[in-house]
Amino acid sequence: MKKISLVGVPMDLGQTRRGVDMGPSAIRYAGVIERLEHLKYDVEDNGDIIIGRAERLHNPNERLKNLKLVAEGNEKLAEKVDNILENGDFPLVLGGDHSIAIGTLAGVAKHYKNLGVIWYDAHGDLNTEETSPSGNIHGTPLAASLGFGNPVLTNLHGYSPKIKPENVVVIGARALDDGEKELIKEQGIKVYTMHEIDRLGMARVMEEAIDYLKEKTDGVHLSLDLDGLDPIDAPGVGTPVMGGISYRESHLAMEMLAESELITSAEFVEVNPILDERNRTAKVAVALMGSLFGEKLA
Ligand SMILES: NC(=[NH2+])NCCC[C@H](N)C(=O)O
Ligand SMILES: [Mn+2]
Ligand SMILES: [Mn+2]
Repeated sequence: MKKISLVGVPMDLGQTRRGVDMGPSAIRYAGVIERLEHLKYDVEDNGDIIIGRAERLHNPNERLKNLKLVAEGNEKLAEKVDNILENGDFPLVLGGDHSIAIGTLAGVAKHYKNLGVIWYDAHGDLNTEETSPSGNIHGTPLAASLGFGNPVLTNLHGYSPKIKPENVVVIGARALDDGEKELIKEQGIKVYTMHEIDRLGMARVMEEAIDYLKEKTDGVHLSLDLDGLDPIDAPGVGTPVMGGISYRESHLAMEMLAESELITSAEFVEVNPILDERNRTAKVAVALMGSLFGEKLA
């Protein structure tokens, strides 16, 4: 069995609500290592990537907030993830805000010809410097990885694009900006919004997503934003959106991914313990990791 190699990324500069930098600690405190070891995995904790501190958060003349520090942190993350795969281990990244997916994917995608991505999220994170309504980089990582946006982000780790639009599946979307909807149409990105999840059910959605990616990819990265879940089940997130995926549906999704044996790297992001209720969202993240790595109910 592969070794799982954990990396924490205490990044909160990709958005404006403080506290998400404590996500990795909250997830560790919720017992991630014990949970995975119980499943007989060898787990290595690499500690946290060092993220620079802004003297003054965000210069008002910059369209993308904290661009330099976000890019620097992501470059370090990309190198780390790259090394983990070089060693033949499974990278499991703990966020931190979703801007860190730029670094994770930069480190992962080098190792595959056709990396697939499952983007489990209330949002598309498909904004660019031009379309972003907020200037928050955590709303841009999927676009950046596809090669759209500021070159400092798209060229991270020395190459672009990291992934192809036909290898991406977005699951759980319910708050897409106009510019994101345009990019989805233009690039033909497969999106299961809450409408499709309600209509088809999670089992069918996951069957379709797995079949879609199985044919054409040689590895699949799971980028799971806890705000993909309903805020009732995962309240500790900075940009909650009502009407999300339930706790049970999320377990089913993870169990089906485990069965498919498709996932080759993963990240769990946007856990903000300051906004949480008794670390519940971190506990949900750890429970979902249990299912993703093969935990069975009986
Ligand atoms: N990873 C996230 N939680 N992203 C939220 C993005 C929200 C909004 N679409 C923006 O670009 O500002
Ligand atoms: Mn989100
Ligand atoms: Mn996100």
